[in-house]
Amino acid sequence: MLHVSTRGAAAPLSFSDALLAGLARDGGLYVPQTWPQIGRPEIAALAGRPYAEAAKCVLRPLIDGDIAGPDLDRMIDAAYATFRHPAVCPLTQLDDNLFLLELFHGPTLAFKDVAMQLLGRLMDHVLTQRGARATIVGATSGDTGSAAVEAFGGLDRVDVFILYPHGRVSEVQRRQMTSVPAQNVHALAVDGTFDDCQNLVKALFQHADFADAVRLSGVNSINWARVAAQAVYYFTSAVALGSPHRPVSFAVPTGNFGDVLAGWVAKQMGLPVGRLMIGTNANDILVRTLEHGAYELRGVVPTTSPSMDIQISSNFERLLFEALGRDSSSLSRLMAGLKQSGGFSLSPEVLATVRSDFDAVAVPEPDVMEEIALTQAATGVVLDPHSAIGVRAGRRLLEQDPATPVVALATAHPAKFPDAVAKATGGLRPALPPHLADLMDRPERLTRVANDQAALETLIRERARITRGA
Ligand SMILES: Cc1ncc(COP(=O)(O)O)c(C=O)c1O
Ligand SMILES: N[C@@H](CCOP(=O)(O)O)C(=O)O
Repeated sequence: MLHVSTRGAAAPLSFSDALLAGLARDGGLYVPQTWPQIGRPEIAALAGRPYAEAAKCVLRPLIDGDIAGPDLDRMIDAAYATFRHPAVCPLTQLDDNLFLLELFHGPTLAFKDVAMQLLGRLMDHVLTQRGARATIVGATSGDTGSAAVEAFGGLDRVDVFILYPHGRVSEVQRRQMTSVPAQNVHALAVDGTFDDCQNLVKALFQHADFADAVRLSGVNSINWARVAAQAVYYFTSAVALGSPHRPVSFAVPTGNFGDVLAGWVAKQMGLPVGRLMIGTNANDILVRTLEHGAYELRGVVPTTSPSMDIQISSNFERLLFEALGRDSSSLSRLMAGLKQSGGFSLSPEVLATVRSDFDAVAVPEPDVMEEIALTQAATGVVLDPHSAIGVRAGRRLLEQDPATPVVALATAHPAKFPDAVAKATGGLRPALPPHLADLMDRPERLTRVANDQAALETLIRERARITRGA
């Protein structure tokens, strides 16, 4: 199966090529040419199976033989053996018809590990087969960076440059990126917001000479493989609640729109998904878009859920591509409008298509604090602020439809955001798991950089082993 760019001007690529490419040459995002289907009997047969087996079932049709079956199976087994929970992504009940999908049992305590542990192995495998090297550049508001550093640190075939907004991630998140001894890891603190970091990354991809010279690759959810791997836990959690015999809805704390898009992908592949509820913090561009059809950038507001302090929700482009009937010219016009004037408007038809699958709600800070406290008092479960937004959004979904079970995605471990949790609970400070217990004592290594593409390119050329011939 080939993968096409949403902007229509880049050559279609195989899964492995799209994996290495990250962003398409025309600035678009890759999606499969068609959505492979997983039949109801196959979905039903996932009940009670280990997570890794479900991952094989969901990912095989997406990868479509482009990576040999035994190799893929081995990498999937190894990726999910790194998780501390035997179920990998366990589901617990919080309330009537409200369930919590815990996605933070991987090495860096956030949902990013679910895809990144596999991505690291897949990229290393493909690069080894081709005798090639790559320079990975990623933008992070805290969690993608730590997951990437963990998955790619120490690998011989890649150098990893992670751009994070200086002073806008939690201390635990920062230290997870800056305290890694591996010499192929470079943590870059950018003077700007996450959106500035993401714009820099996209600009690097579009500078063809630079991208070719360093063999640029990306591990943000602009990389299709990230979204594909995240689709798996929608299947496992829905099946645990009786799918495919009844629909299940999902409430997803949302920033870059990768995670909730993975739920929509699961639906395209045949999973009976009810509603997909987008939960945002005060950075509510998606809520405003679903209300009025106008996608309009505003300044980023800092919140207690810093990983979602994002305005440009990159993966919304993949949804719009589909909602526009895969018309890449219309999509490119919208994206040009975003670049030139900071926004675009959706036609009533496109907006109706988006609304046919998605709802959206912004959760203000006091409600985030209240949800952490309420959930802890009622169930003993301690939520981090991102997960609290998911749970609050899930409660909203249940007000609309109490009969359909709702899975709220818990995207980070509360110990990543101890200050916010302590504030909400009156002093409770969740402990880091043993493998990170000394995190606060580890030496840090980072470089401050300006929000300046040319300076960034110079730095990467100087440090990447690919350009130094090492
Ligand atoms: C903890 C946490 N929750 C939620 C999100 C939002 O996910 P997405 O960007 O895929 O919408 C992020 C960042 O991506 C995150 O790190
Ligand atoms: N919240 C993310 C932002 C990047 O999102 P991604 O899923 O596109 O990598 C983070 O924590 O870095």
